[in-house]
Amino acid sequence: MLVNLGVVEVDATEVTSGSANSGLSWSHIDKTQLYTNGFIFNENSTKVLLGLKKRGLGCGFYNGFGGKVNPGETPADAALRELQEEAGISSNLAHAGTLLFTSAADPKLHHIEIYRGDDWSGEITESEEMRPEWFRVPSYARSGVIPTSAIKEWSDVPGEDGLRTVPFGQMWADDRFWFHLLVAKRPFIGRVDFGEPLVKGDLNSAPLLKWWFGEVNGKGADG
Ligand SMILES: CNc1ncnc2c1ncn2[C@@H]1O[C@H](COP(=O)(O)OP(=O)(O)OP(=O)(O)O)[C@@H](O)[C@H]1O
Repeated sequence: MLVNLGVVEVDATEVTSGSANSGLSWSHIDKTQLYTNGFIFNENSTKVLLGLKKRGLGCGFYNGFGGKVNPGETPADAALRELQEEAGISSNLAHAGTLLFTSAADPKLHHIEIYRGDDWSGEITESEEMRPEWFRVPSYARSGVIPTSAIKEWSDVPGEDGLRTVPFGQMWADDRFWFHLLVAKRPFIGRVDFGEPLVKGDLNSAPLLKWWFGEVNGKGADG
């Protein structure tokens, strides 16, 4: 099946989720900014390292470690650099997926190459931009799109292992559509269009207007 994401056409082997508002068309794009986002897991993917973003885009959200790709850098280089800068560690990162998003507040296309690592070296360290924390990957994050009920019932209290579960209610609204694919190492691509922020100037308050995520053949942009 061929899926048109407004900027690229994707040959999807399986549609794991569909458009929320099929009547809307994708918003117009005139510029693109390339980003990376890197997630570190433990050996069995039962734990994931996230960071609380302390400034800039997505401030107050938990996320992987990443940022803009500099001129002359490959996304893979940038992913390693950002992981070092923001969490103080290195890892054997592998490409995991591609996320395209736009927002009415900032109409350029944010093109994010997503990586995952199953190991790390160095000491996990808080930076000016991110406060790292290990979270437990709940069983529902292995089986499919994260249910809204799980987000509502999320508890701030750490379990017996001393960890809190992944806080999807404090992450970008689209993360719940693709996180299970990241956990399962199933390559994916998707697009999300956010609307006008409910709080003026605060991108984090923007509603999710239209989205699509699917698995892809092959290994994605770097593969
Ligand atoms: C909409 N859904 C989303 N879901 C998951 N992650 C998202 C995201 N939207 C943006 N992101 C990530 O947010 C970071 C911003 O990076 P950002 O701070 O702007 O870049 P950089 O570190 O270069 O900043 P400075 O220019 O140094 O301030 C970067 O990791 C990027 O991948």
